[in-house]
Amino acid sequence: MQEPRVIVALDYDDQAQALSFIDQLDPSLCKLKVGKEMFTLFGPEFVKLLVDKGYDVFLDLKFHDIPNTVAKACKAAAELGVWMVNVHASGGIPMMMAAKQAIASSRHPSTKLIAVTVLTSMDQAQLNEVIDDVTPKEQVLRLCALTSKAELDGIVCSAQEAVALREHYSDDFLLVTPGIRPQGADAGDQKRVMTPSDAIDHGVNYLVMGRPITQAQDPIAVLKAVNASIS
Ligand SMILES: O=C(O)c1cc(=O)[nH]c(=O)n1[C@@H]1O[C@H](COP(=O)(O)O)[C@@H](O)[C@H]1O
Repeated sequence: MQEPRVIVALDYDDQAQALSFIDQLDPSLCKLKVGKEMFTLFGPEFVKLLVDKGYDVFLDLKFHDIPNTVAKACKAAAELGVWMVNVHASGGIPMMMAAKQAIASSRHPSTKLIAVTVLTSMDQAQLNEVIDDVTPKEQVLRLCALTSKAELDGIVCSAQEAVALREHYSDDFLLVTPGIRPQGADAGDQKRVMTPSDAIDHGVNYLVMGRPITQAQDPIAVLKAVNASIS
């Protein structure tokens, strides 16, 4: 069976609601992402519960701090048995290298480490409030080059940058893309969006999808429809 390419962002504020969604799933349908909200509310025990249920878990805490702090945080995250963790690429090469080494020295060295480039909620205007005279694509390429130098497993970016990235990086360098919206779905706060099938056609490895699935009337039906559209 094909590995699931959809990572469902479990951004629930109620653990029982999250678990009732998960009870209708199995690990062949999707991977699961635990982000800042659920981790802050329910902690490592919730992450371990999902790992014990057999899911590949992406622990999305987007660490960004001095190298020593990020390294220790990444080691602690890896030791929860998660499939993937992330840091901000703008923390720089020494921070990313320290994180990579810390995971390698952990009890779960296979945990993948990726770096966030430019958040998918940022458009050109918002990015230029932070940094002058650069397009999202140029900034993603720049931060991706740092990530690649630090020999991480891949990046978080929008699917809109995937074609440009694939000119430089082979398919085993992971492109993980939030901001995925089925045709006609509400973009919410996401700015650089794309449909699931276009994202896969553009060379993305994994699609992160939250609200279009979790807030649908029938989340499982939406997930299965997305899987069918990219199979
Ligand atoms: O690292 C992430 O997962 C992330 C990076 C990024 O640039 N944009 C982004 O939306 N995310 C996360 O991806 C998920 C997207 O959720 P929806 O917008 O509801 O599909 C959220 O959990 C975000 O925290």
